[in-house]
Amino acid sequence: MNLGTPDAPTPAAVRKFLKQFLSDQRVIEIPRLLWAIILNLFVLPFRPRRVAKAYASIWQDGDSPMRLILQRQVDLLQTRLQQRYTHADIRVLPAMSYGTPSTAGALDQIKHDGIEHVIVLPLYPQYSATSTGAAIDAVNQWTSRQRNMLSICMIKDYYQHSLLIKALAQSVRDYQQQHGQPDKLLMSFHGIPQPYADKGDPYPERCHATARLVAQALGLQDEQWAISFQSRFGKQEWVKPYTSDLLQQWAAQGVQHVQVMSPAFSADCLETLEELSLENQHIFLAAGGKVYNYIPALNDQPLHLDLIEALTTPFIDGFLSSGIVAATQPSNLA
Ligand SMILES: C=CC1=C(C)c2cc3[nH]c(cc4nc(cc5[nH]c(cc1n2)c(C)c5CCC(=O)O)C(CCC(=O)O)=C4C)c(C)c3C=C
Ligand SMILES: [Fe+2]
Ligand SMILES: [Fe+2]
Repeated sequence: MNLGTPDAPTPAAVRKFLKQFLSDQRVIEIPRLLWAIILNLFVLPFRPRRVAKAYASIWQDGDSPMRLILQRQVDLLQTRLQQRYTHADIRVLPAMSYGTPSTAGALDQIKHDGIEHVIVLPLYPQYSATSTGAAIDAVNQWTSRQRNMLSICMIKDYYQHSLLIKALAQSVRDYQQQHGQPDKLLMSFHGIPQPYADKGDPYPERCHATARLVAQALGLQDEQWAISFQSRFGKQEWVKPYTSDLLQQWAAQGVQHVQVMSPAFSADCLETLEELSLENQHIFLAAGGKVYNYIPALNDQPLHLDLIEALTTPFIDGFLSSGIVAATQPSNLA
């Protein structure tokens, strides 16, 4: 599962997506009636036009990068699992918390196909109630409407998994082989509002843990890297430091070459391809920086698929070895 994305880079499609996304109380905690007024009077009439332009600038092959990448991740995992489990029929399906392919649609399909045992993997390395929590809610909402439920196993997150750290560190090494060493490496994570963290959302701590482990794996000194948070939305304070502020500060201090990566995203999307690659590049260069590089998300890289396979197969093995699921008989064993 991933977050979701509009069906088209048009104001109408973006409005429909934002309406669903921003109506989720996991994402926006303002009292419902007040937020309904703000959303319908001040957000939805204006934001979609601007955001649709941003989406249009990153749209690829007639689709949203996040949806294309999720489908490639699904296809590659499907191939790996087929090779690994010759005696069992394992299906991999994509689903989004908002928009299409929808979570309810995927679960309907699973049920229709007669599958009863499911593993849900939200593709967020660091749990947040606003992202992972919302994905799990979408599954539970579907379940609450079923008489004949499925047996569902949910993976909360994997922020310190050795294969995540290995894949992220290797993506930096590969990038630097081509583009050289920067003065500083910035690990920029999608932010959340500071009050959510104060109330117990563990996301910022988990981002710090991932970032420290990646820096360690790369053998970086403290002055060679930093963590920051991007994608602020609305007027309240978000988790700091803000990516845009830090880049400006660095440029003012004479930092010339930065490389930026985003270990919160398992697929490149609007927040990385537009905000992080373009908008923040502009901010850094306008403040006097010289070279700005964006290191792509793990997307469909083999080391990312190694991680995804390692996260899911112990649960598949568990279902199979417990006898809960009968393995399909191979024809030559009859
Ligand atoms: C209060 C608002 C938001 C919270 C909290 C939030 C948390 C959060 N989001 C992601 C991942 C993604 N968010 C994306 C887009 C996006 N996020 C918000 C707001 C909040 N996110 C908005 C309004 C938008 C839409 C774009 C815009 O209007 O600015 C995306 C990109 C989707 C795409 O189509 O490419 C991702 C991915 C995480 C991981 C997270 C909490 C940790
Ligand atoms: Fe977001
Ligand atoms: Fe953004």
